Amino acid sequence: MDVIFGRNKEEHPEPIKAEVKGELPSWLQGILLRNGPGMHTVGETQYNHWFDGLALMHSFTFKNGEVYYRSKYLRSDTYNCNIEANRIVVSEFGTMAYPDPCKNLFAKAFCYLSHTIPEFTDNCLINIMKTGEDYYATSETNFIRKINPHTLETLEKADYNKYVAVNLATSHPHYDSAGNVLNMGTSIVDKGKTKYVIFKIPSSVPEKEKKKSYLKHLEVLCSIPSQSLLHPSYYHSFGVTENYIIFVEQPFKLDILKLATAYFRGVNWASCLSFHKEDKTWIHLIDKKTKKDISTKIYTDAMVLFHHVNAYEEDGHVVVDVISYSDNSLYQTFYLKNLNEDLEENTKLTSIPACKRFVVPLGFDKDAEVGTNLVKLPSTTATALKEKDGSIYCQPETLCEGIELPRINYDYNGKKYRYIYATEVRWSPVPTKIAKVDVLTKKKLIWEEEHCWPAEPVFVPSPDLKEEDDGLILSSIVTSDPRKAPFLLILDAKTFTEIARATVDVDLHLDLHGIFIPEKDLNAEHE
Ligand SMILES: CC1=C(/C=C/C(C)=C/C=C/C(C)=C/C=O)C(C)(C)CCC1
Ligand SMILES: [Fe+2]
Repeated sequence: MDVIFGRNKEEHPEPIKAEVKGELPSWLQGILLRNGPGMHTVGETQYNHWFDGLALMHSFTFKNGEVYYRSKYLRSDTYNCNIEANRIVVSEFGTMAYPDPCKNLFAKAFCYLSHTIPEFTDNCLINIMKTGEDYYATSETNFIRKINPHTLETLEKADYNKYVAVNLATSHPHYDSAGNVLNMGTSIVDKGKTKYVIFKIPSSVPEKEKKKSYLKHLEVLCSIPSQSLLHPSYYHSFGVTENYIIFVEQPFKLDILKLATAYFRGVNWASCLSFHKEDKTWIHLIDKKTKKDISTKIYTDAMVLFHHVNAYEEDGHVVVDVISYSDNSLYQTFYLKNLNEDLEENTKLTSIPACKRFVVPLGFDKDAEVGTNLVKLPSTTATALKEKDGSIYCQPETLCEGIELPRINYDYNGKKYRYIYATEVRWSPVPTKIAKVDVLTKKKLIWEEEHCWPAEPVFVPSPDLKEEDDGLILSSIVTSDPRKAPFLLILDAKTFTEIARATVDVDLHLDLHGIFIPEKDLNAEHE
């Protein structure tokens, strides 16, 4: 399994023409741009965790029925420092590194004594974000890095913290129909407070400002105080509906004192995260108009959640679909020592991901008796019980089990929807199938092939979209059999039948997330 997880991948910055089998629809023009870890050792040193790997971006460009592949390492300060020192000198999620004192660009790391919050890495390996005409590689720290989506070249480094007081931010922003970005970040012990901040980056700025960063126009929408100053929740994504922003404050928390002292203690950042299974999970609904949390306290049992699937409003309720776990074994599984040796044995998740639907009633009868189920939607078995103190206790409906890396037709984001596209995983974190889940009938369509490990499936709507699933699914497929070349799989989203595959003779890396950029959104100047 070393082949798939732990081995360094070569970059291919020049386009490589893929061999296309099948016929690509003529409307499929644009770039599938994805991100993920590609380098796991530098010189003699090794990262401990798969999420530590240096960001390797790759892209599939669709042009007139042809497909071109490229890949390039993000030239982050982290990458440059490591390569120059020929060892890991910047700490990542699962690896604490001790810098090379002479050549370290992260000079501030030495000021940790005067800073509660250490200087974090700019190894943006998780996703790609679009702000106006700009594209950024992103992770969960305050740093994001502009890139050229055509050539994958690395451009300016940006620091969210210059525009909004956050130390962490998600790599799963939302976009409204005008393309404005909505994201969330955590402001740790700033002016004596720890809070979650929701902010917006506009999709357009005055013409004369275009050369500057859209981040300069970032606007804070609202903030939610953390329940605890030194133990804010960790979160990897959030949800939106037409009128609300959904933030799940889970008992999977960051310990700020541990974080501040991790460097001295010689432990990694990951060890500063812990799951408090005796605590509750709070569901916050922030009204976009009033910019405030709704007054009712809503909670559910302890859980760990990384990915929101979608959320929407229906007949006075907010429906929130997420992929959740009953513990934090997922992050534990991705230590390379577990992934490289006896994969099957070491990577058994102690809880499998389940797609859960929570339903929160909005305008319910305040005089309802304690214990009443306030959910009045006939389509769900999810309940919301009124408690003595006026709070609401939600119990979810399980929509399906064993899926991760969910995607939807994004035109349905925040709206009532029917289909989830995801990878299928069971007791191991390695996806072997792609699934389409119909949340209405709970029926599943599956794509699978021997020795194939699919990446997050991306939905691309067809230009004459009439139904939610009129479109294509793109998923890059890594193969575990060295005799079988990797490929980009193109499925008909409706039937899940193969339309085409574009095979590339490269050592493709297993990635995390990405976006499809339709040709109309690509600025030809950058080419
Ligand atoms: C470096 C660093 C972090 C990195 C987290 C990462 C890299 C998370 C990746 C998550 C993924 C890929 C989840 C997939 O479901 C923290 C803990 C935010 C805070 C401390 C510094
Ligand atoms: Fe993610």
